[in-house]
Amino acid sequence: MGRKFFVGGNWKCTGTTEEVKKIVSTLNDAQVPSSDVVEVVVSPPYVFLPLVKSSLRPDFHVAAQNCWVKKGGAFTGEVSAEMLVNLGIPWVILGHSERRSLLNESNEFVGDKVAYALSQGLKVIACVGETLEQREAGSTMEVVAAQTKAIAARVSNWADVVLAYEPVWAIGTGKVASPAQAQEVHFELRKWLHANTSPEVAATTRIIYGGSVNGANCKELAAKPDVDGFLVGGASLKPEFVDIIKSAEVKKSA
Ligand SMILES: O=C[C@H](O)COP(=O)(O)O
Repeated sequence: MGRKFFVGGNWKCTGTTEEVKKIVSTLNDAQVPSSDVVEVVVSPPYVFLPLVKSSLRPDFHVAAQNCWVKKGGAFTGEVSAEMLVNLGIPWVILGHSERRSLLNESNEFVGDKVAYALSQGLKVIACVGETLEQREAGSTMEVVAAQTKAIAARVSNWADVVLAYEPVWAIGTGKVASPAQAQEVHFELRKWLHANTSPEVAATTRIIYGGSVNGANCKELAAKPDVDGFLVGGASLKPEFVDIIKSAEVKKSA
């Protein structure tokens, strides 16, 4: 079964109402491959979710950048999975390295969040990735396998999960992983899924790459067999995000 190309735009903690409206307008006007070919999901900060949800073209979808680990209640400052569902937000990004490193989210905590979000009917973009030190120490696969294991242990329906490989050293640095580096880790992750979940899950789960993807490097990355799309940060705020969406065509002609 084919894996539909997936392009996520993570706007992180940036933007004003006017800037958000401008990005939405650019996306709404863009000529891109049909939703049979590419699934596009943009992830604005929480406060802009209703605006983006109500103004974005219907063939693009919206994700939150995080959600609370369990049912909402007395958790000041948090946003629950139920609230996202109530707003009609279908996706959530969990386990982003910025949250893992800056907010000390452990593998287990991320796994618990994934479990709760899925139980409420959200679809999850689950992020894994190694630091530069870990890569240089030769422990990339050990690290991403441990992160994936904590997630996989809590996933019942893999159809609702996209796995994002985001090497920390490539995020926001302009230092993109080479297509060969990305393919190597994606291939190993798929092998891990094959051995630890099922051959079907390994064959059908989208594994997307994130880390300094832009309009100029996306096609070469997209051409790799185990790269099923992207999670884009900085470039998702710019018109070149449309070129990244169009890189889905590389798969179609492969
Ligand atoms: O979630 C997106 C990643 O953190 C990549 O960010 P970047 O494209 O700005 O490197």
